Amino acid sequence: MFGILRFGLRVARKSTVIAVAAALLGAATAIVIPVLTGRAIGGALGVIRNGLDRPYVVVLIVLLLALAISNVTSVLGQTGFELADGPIRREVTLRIGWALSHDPDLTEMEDPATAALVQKVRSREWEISMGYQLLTGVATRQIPALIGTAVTLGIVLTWWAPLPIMILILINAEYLRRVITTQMDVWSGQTEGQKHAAYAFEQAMGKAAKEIRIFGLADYLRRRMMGYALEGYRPYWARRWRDAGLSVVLGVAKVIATLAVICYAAWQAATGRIDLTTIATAIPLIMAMADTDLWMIGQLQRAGTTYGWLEQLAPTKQYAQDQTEGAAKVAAAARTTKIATPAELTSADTIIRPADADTADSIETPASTAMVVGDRRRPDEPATSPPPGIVFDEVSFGYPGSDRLILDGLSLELPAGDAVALVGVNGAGKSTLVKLLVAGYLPTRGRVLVDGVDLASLDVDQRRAWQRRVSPITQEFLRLPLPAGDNVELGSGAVWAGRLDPDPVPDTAVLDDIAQRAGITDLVQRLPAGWLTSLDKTMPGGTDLSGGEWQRIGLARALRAVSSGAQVLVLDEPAAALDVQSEARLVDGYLDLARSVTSLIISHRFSVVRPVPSICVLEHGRIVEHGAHEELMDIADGRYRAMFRMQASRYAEADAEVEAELRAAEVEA
Ligand SMILES: Nc1ncnc2c1ncn2[C@@H]1O[C@H](COP(=O)(O)OP(=O)(O)OP(=O)(O)O)[C@@H](O)[C@H]1O
Repeated sequence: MFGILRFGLRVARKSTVIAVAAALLGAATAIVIPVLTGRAIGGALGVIRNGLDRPYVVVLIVLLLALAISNVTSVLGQTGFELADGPIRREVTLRIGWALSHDPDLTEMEDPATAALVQKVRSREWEISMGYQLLTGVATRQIPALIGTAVTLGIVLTWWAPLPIMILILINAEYLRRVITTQMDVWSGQTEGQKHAAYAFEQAMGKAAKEIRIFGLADYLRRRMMGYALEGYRPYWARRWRDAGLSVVLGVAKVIATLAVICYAAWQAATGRIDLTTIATAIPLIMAMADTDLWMIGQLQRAGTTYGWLEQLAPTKQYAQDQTEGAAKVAAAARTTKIATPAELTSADTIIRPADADTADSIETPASTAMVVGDRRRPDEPATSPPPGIVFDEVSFGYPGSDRLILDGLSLELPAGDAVALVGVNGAGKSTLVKLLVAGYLPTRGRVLVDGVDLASLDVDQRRAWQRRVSPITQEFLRLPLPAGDNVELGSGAVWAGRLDPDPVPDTAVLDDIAQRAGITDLVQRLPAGWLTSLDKTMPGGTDLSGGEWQRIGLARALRAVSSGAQVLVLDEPAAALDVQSEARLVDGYLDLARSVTSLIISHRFSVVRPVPSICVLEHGRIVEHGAHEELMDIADGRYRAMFRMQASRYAEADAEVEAELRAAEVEA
């Protein structure tokens, strides 16, 4: 709980101070008001008999002031919370985002424990903001007020008078804490049934929605969702019935305790043991206590737990340090490079265009002056250096939590500035090799060397810098629900139009050049608002693309990355969704592009890999063959030859069938 308070003080110090101060002042008025009310009532008889005197007027004025302050503190507390709520929510979201993206290593991301932690925090992140509100607004006011009221009642009436009500308040608080914990789990979709129901909903409404309707599965999924939802809520309803019964019992017990204390006070007054002022003070104190309900304890506890998870996922210290260092780096980069800040990146003349490539050498960046190992450049050295040579040296790798080696003593060289193609059957480990190349994983044994430097020797920042030098188009390429321009420009590490501040429409010169080279000029021209068209059908004026069109946008993004400095191009199954014409253009364009970068192309389509001068075959975790197409075809019992022939024979058979049909048609005619 105090973690949330510290968090609030860090993120929204002024608002938190205002909210807490207002709550404490409000708590003080909650004690002062019954005391002054007692005085006012007790002194009323004297005023009737002797007229108004100065002390009585002071009591009345202070009472009125206390009432006014009580109201003002409520408004102030609410204002403090409203002001803090935005920064708190934003910070929670940013911290989750940071936790998911700051580490260049993929190991933790794929760790089931981390995945479960992320899921837990995301499903309950709203509780942190709610917990902050309850802590600064409700608990900080009610708990001191309750303690103060109880102590005052003990002093005014008798020491044990507050005890029966206090005990019942505490029992009720503990009971509500348990109820809230279990009920909120159900509300926030934590039961198995609800997870299944949510999954069924996602299937019916999400990416596969069209397919589901075409296959007539919508009704099945609707019934499945209803069934699971009912099953998910059943324990909640059952609990509510049970809890409702217990709530009545505890409520009645509190009423009886309150009445008992009031009767005791009345009896004391009736027998002349206490005067009018005392009873008039005691009754409002008793009523104030009876009116107090510490229902918020359970929610505060839950919020504290959720905050603890967030802290585990994204520790404050590490996060704050990373933010400070990140900001310093951006500022340093802004001082020394033309291509530094996101704001500047949106301006076309500050982006290194292909035509600027010659002058790019003269651009000084902080990294280029620093990271040199001997006479070799380090992998994290920026764009201005020549493309690197990459060597997989006896690399073995198995995924965390599995004994199976996907790569087993693999050796492979991607010579600097050359293109290499990789083929292999499904599951051979081609995509895994890419993950090692970008240092998303480190080898279990062996080394991945970039210009002779082991990727395992890089620190986190250097690994990030290396990843920025690689432009990968993976099988699950990005389909960003952003303007088409951003989908391409993000290859340069910058956003184009999707900035938060209202920009004038950016210059399209760089993008048009990329579009022409990527062969997507027609595609962009067909979009209703050109580069500004949102590639998301749910947005106003938005549209969706076909699988192949998305893939071509992805390839343009890779091209953009290369034009802005990436020197390693990795295309993993780039032609899977392309038509024949686009595939041919890809192959030509790739070979052209591959002259300026180190590249690796992975494809099951032999028409794509065939023109690449160096082709490697991956099998059983190793490279079993390599050479040019003709060389590999000369190996009598070679794997490449066998796979190539199998694929080619399908086309040959199809060709023969078509020819036979044409002949038959001619004969008939
Ligand atoms: N994150 C992961 N955790 C555990 N095993 C994985 C993971 N990703 C992939 N694998 C396993 O590693 C093996 C190699 O997968 P990989 O994706 O590298 O194959 P691939 O050669 O790219 O296959 P394809 O041609 O089908 O794309 C597969 O058997 C797969 O099940």
